[in-house]
Amino acid sequence: MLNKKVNSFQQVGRNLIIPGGTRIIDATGKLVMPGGIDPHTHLELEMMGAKTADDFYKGTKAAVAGGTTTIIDFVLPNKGQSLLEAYSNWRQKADNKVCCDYALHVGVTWWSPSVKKEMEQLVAEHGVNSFKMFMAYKDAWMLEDYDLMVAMETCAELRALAQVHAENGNIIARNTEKLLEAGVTGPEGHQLSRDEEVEAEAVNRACVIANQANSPLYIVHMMSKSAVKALRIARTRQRPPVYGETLAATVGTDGTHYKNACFRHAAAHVLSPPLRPDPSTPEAIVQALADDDLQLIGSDNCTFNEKEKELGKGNFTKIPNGVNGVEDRMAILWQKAVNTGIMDPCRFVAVTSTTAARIFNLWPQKGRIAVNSDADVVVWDPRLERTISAATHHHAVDFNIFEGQHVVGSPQYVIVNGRVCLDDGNLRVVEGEIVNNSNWGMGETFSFMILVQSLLYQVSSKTFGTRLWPQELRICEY
Ligand SMILES: C[C@@H](CNC(N)=O)C(=O)O
Ligand SMILES: [Zn+2]
Ligand SMILES: [Zn+2]
Ligand SMILES: [Zn+2]
Repeated sequence: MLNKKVNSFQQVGRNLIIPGGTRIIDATGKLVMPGGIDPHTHLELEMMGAKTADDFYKGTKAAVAGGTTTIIDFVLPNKGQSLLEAYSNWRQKADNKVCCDYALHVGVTWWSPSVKKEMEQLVAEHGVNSFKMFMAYKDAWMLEDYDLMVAMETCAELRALAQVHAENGNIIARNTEKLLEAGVTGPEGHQLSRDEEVEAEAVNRACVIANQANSPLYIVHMMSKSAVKALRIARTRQRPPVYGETLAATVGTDGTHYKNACFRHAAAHVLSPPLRPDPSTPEAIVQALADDDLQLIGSDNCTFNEKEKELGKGNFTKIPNGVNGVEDRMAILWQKAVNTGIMDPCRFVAVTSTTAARIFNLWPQKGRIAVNSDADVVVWDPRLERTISAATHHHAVDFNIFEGQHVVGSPQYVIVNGRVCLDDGNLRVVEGEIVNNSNWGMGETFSFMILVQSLLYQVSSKTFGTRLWPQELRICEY
């Protein structure tokens, strides 16, 4: 399901007939990539008594600023709530605010025959093709193994993809009781209640249940070396594929921040599963992404301002879970993976765009630059330097977990559905506007060319040829 009006490529290549009014974008020495796809966001989410700071406008504005042109958000029904009702609530929140394309996963946070019926309707009538089950958040969203298996079987029947939040919610509950009894109430208690093996155990269990249910599986926000090890073993032994997603936070920072004396700082890093204190984790996760031991990277953008995070002062279980990432996801990965030589630009495009398109049935409309695909393009400047800061980011949230990090490599132009939304670093988005920017008028044919090295790489809404590009320009596909 996508909320979109489309401008697609019809001609891509050299020596094309150039219509009048064509604008040239000089991309010499840059990389032209398919627009980023972030498969994991939570905009305008209410959880743990708080509402996220980033709504569907500010969140998608930040996404576009960072090179992401499609997000996939999560409908999260309360236990007992109709999935269809929750779905329409999310549509109402998003449809008139987004400034890029979006799709929706739906959470299965409780089970009954009516849930199964509504899953069928969501697939058949709304194009939903992925459902997330939680193995943590006991009493809030967690399913026990029996219901988890039935939900996975239903996904398999519907040919939808089962996703899991893999942590052992019962161990977390018992550890939390003991930590609070022992007087551990600060943000460090969050990580202490659920260390790596509590995640890895659930990864393994989820893979076994999916295999028994004969269902493909997608494990969201994998945060540790132990979890990656469990996934790697499962991927060798079972037929329905298992995919592993990690986050910008996981490669861009770590769990040492939970010990920071400043509550705001420490609590800002609280998400589940937590960031790991093992300082070798970020690089190991980058390596896993490069080696296809992990398949793609999202942000899990779920941002809370200081006031909301302070709900957890004196009791870490009350700290709303979530961090930022939708704006900095691509630049952080480029810095940690490509600039270090661990990952090449083609794999970068796969893990930030193309793989998500293929897994979530957006391909070939998205995740590639080709005739009839959506005109979602990033002109990436590998030499563009900036320092990340809450003072300059486009989020609504008052903290950035990558604060002060210097990155080399960022988008210079971002084209969303054929519209130049980041224009040589100037963000030109309008709340609720996806295409047909007033600058061009409704339905007006317009074109711009991306001059790439010696090649005119013409991009327009209406006239593209077959694609051809010089060797040195590496537009990478899956
Ligand atoms: C609800 C959401 C909160 N974010 C987080 N990972 O802590 C999630 O679990 O994905
Ligand atoms: Zn989760
Ligand atoms: Zn501070
Ligand atoms: Zn999430």
